[in-house]
Formats: sequence, structure tokens, C-alpha cells
Amino acid sequence: MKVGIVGMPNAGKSSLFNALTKAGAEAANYPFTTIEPNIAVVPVEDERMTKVATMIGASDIVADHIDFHDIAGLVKGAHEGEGLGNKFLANIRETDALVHVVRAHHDAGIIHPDGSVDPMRDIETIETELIFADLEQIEKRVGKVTRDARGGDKAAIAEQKWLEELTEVLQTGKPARTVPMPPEVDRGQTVQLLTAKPVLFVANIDEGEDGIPEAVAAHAAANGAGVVAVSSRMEAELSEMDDEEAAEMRAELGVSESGLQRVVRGAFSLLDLNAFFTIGQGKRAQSWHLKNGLTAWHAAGQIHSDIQKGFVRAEVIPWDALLEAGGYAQARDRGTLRLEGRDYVMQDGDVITVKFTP
Ligand SMILES: Nc1ncnc2c1ncn2[C@@H]1O[C@H](COP(=O)(O)OP(=O)(O)OP(=O)(O)O)[C@@H](O)[C@H]1O
Ligand SMILES: [Mg+2]
Repeated sequence: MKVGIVGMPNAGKSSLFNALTKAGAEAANYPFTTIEPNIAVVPVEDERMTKVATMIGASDIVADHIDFHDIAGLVKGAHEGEGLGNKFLANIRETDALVHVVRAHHDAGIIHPDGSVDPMRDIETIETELIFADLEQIEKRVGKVTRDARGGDKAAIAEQKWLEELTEVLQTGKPARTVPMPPEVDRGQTVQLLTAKPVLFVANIDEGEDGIPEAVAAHAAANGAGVVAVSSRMEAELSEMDDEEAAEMRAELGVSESGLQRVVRGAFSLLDLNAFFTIGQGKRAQSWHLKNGLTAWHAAGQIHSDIQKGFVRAEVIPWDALLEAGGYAQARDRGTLRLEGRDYVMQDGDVITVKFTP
């Protein structure tokens, strides 16, 4: 899963990114050796997998990860190519969700590109750029869809209506996320809109503060977005310390939980994902994630394209049933280890073994 960090210049994106990079680099057992300089790879720990993997006797445990991409500051006019705008927008287009960092701290030593601290104005600036970029995408698409709709194509008729509605909503300053795509529309063919992506607002607050600015919270709620508050600078500083030192510092400042954890969890919960696990004795245990509603066949594809290609059937069991049984053989005896076909809809916490012909 790819998450893009966006926001105004100097909003605190790279500070947050650096903290995330440290969190990723410190996580033990990481199978990635080369990490691109603007991508922070952060594991999503899952206790359920750890428990089952320990019981089964897995050789090691590898958690699925979220990749956070540090994207340079967006400025007014980005959609017209202002300040490398188009390149940034292209970077954002490839992500599954956005973390939108908003300056809410009042450190007078940090320059604001517009001269004053105003979280709502900044949010509007960024959203306006994203909306303009979306309107351009729609404009490019509408001609073809209108022609097809005239020819009586049902999917095109639905899409045309949807694009019209989207245009209206975007023009009022609302994100595309608020207009659901009709089922007739071909997801792979139509516009990929930036404001349709899930968003987590990160209010970058003063050190020692804990609250989310009210206006930002209200805006998030009204637009189907998530919101957390952290001090990016403090998180960056804390990530440089060892655990004990960091805990002490947090206690001193009165911030309970790791702000980074809030960001990672917040971003993750945006994505509407189910976790599943592959766990075998003496083998690497691994966690994976799938969009809610996808099948065993999709799960196989995540593991390896060859496994998907040769899919025969899957053995599936909820993680807690496997733990309770005490092993695969015992679970088979109890009948809790089931055989499923490719269309089985994966459930959160399933442990799966795919049988395939190589
Ligand atoms: N909560 C905070 N309180 C005070 N200063 C902060 C806070 N968060 C970040 N800063 C400071 O703001 C400055 C800009 O931060 P940072 O480089 O992370 O911004 P950015 O969004 O990546 O900027 P750019 O768009 O130029 O890449 C840094 O000096 C950083 O230490
Ligand atoms: Mg930066």
C-alpha cells in the first residue's frame, strides 16, 4: 500500500516522513535492503499473526508494510505546472491514500509561505489544486463517454451521469470521495481522481499539545476523511532517541501514545483492508492485506502471480480457530480447516494455504 504525504511547503511533511523512516528502519526482520530516499517503509504489526506463527513454529515473521512517499510541497497553480506541479500530481496519482499535513503550530521561527498560520486556508489551497487536477481529468474523459452514451452503451450512460455529478460537486469545492461510483462504471477505464482517494489529515501542532484543531476536525468529518494531531518535529526528534529516553520525554510533555502510531494506524484504517496470513512450520510467516470483499484468488495473487495462475484450491481457517486447535492437523480433525475455491471471500484474520499447480 502506498500513501503519499502532501501539504503546503514547510508544513512539516519531511519531518513526519523522517520519523516514519526511522520507525521502519528499526523494525527487526525487514526483508527490504534498498529503500528509496523518498519512501519510508513502515511495518504494520499484527499480534494475531505473531501468536499463531509462534505456536506453529514459523522460522521468522514478516509484517506487511505501508510505504509512505514524501512528496514535495504543493503550491497554488500546481495543476498548471507551477512549481513542478505536474510531477507532484503524478506522484500523488500513484498512491492508494493521502496523508495531508497541515501546519497548526505557531513557531514564529518557521516561515509560512503565505505569511501567517491558517490551517483552513492551507487545506483549501491544497484541496483546490487537487480538485482542479480532477476537473481536468474529467474534461478529458467526458468527450469519449458522451459519444458512447449516445450510442446507447449502458455503462457509458451511467458514467456520463456520474461525471456530470462529479463536476458539479467538485465545483462547489467538495472532494470526489463524496460521490460514489456507480457499479456499472469500469474502474480500470475511467478517471483516477485525486480527491477520491481516502485522506488522513495530520494537524502538525505545537510540541506538548495534544488536541486536534476544531475546524480541522469538523472539515475532516464533513468530507469523509480521518484526522490526527501530532508534532512532526517532536516525532522526528523522538525517533532519534532510544525507547526509554523517548518514553520519558513523552511523559514529560504529557503526550501518551506515540504520535507516529496514530498516523500509521490512522492511514491504515482509511484503506478498508482485511488482513490475512500465510504461516507454515519452519517457514516464514507473513501478513498481507486485501481490499474488503476480495477473494482467495486475489489473495493468491498477492502472495505470488504464479500461485494465482496455478490456483487449485485453498485451505482456510480463522487465526483464532487455528490457535485454539493447536496446529493444522488438529484443526483438520476438528473440521475447522476448510477447503475453499477461488471465489471464497476472504475474511479479516484468515490463515490461508494455497494449493497450486506450478
Ligand atoms: N510541530 C512543529 N513545531 C515547530 N516546528 C516544526 C514543527 N513541525 C515541523 N517544524 C519545522 O518546520 C520546518 C519545515 O519542516 P519540513 O521540512 O518537515 O517541512 P516540509 O513540509 O517537508 O517542507 P517542503 O515542502 O519544503 O519539503 C522544519 O524546520 C521543521 O523542524
Ligand atoms: Mg519536505
